Amino acid sequence: MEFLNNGPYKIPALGLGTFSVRDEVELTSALNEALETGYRHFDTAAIYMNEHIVGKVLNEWISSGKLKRDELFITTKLSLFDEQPGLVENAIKTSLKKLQLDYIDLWLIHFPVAVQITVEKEAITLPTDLEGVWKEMEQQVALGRTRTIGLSNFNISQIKRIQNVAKIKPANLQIETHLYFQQNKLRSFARKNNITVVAYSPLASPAMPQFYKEALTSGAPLPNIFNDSAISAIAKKHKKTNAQVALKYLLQSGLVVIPRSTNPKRIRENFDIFNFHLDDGDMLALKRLDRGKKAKVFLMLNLAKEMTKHPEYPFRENLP
Ligand SMILES: NC(=O)C1=CN([C@@H]2O[C@H](COP(=O)(O)OP(=O)(O)OC[C@H]3O[C@@H](n4cnc5c(N)ncnc54)[C@H](OP(=O)(O)O)[C@@H]3O)[C@@H](O)[C@H]2O)C=CC1
Ligand SMILES: O=C1CO[C@H](CO)[C@@H](O)[C@@H]1O
Repeated sequence: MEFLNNGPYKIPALGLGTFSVRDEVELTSALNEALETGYRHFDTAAIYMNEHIVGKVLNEWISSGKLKRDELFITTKLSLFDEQPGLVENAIKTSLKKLQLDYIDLWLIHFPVAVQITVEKEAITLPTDLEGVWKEMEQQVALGRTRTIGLSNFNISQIKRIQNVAKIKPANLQIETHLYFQQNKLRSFARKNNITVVAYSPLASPAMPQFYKEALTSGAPLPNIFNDSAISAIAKKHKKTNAQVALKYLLQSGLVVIPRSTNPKRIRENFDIFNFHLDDGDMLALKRLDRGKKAKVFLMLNLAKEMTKHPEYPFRENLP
């Protein structure tokens, strides 16, 4: 396993994503498979509603002595429903309880728009005080409940606003990044600001075609990493799969990747990427696959009406 070092912490360069896996049997078996394979970094979120399953499995490994807590790197995220000053401390306590942990390694603001459920049970967006939320997250670092704090789905001007008020600067930025949507602008900003980037949906989230709205409406063909002839040629040369090449490209570009799989074979396949090297020609060919924002899978976090009209909706700027 490789690590990325950033100031006070080091983060394993590969982690297991867990978005949308809520079935206890399925997630338990995926987590056990991943731990046996050597994964030590796990990505969850309060809104994935699976922190309790992650916690149960980790606790079994730690309490049986198979693993020490400090060998693990656990990321979770502040829910949009708790993204208000006054709710932050309780949110981390709830996540820690579900995860059965004393501390989280990385805690992220999941998305820069706060959401609330009304008495009519309707999800609505709220005016959002990002700086106020960050200040309360800093207190949680001081209290030892999380080692580091960071941002997810923030754009450059939002990150700058946090940096301007921060005593503890954001250490990490989790954003959608894959071969077809390479996020060069945001990555270059993060590099200059010593912010580690975690690439979410590093395989372009193939099971989520409903999110390819923009590509569909513009009539562009849907990009697919698994049957792309340019990727297949490089994969064949290295005797690797397209998924392994897609992940390796991001790793070699200095990013952390968190592919999700619950399939034992693919969990192992995605981990088996530390024993080959993409040469300069491969890297250039893969760089050319970038299609910019039309290949963005997650256009919004559609938990609430009016999300895209909210002043903090992040995806209006910084997209190539
Ligand atoms: N911060 C945020 O807002 C977001 C964070 N995330 C995080 O990033 C993680 C990864 O992103 P995600 O959107 O899940 O998508 P990924 O790009 O990781 O793709 C996951 C899909 O690819 C399939 N897959 C995995 N490995 C392979 C392989 N080797 N060959 C073929 N198919 C494969 C999986 O199916 P199968 O299980 O059958 O293998 C699954 O359907 C999430 O799980 C979550 O933790 C994701 C979205 C937003
Ligand atoms: O992490 C996430 C996975 O994608 C979803 C798409 O709405 C979101 O809930 C969230 O960003």
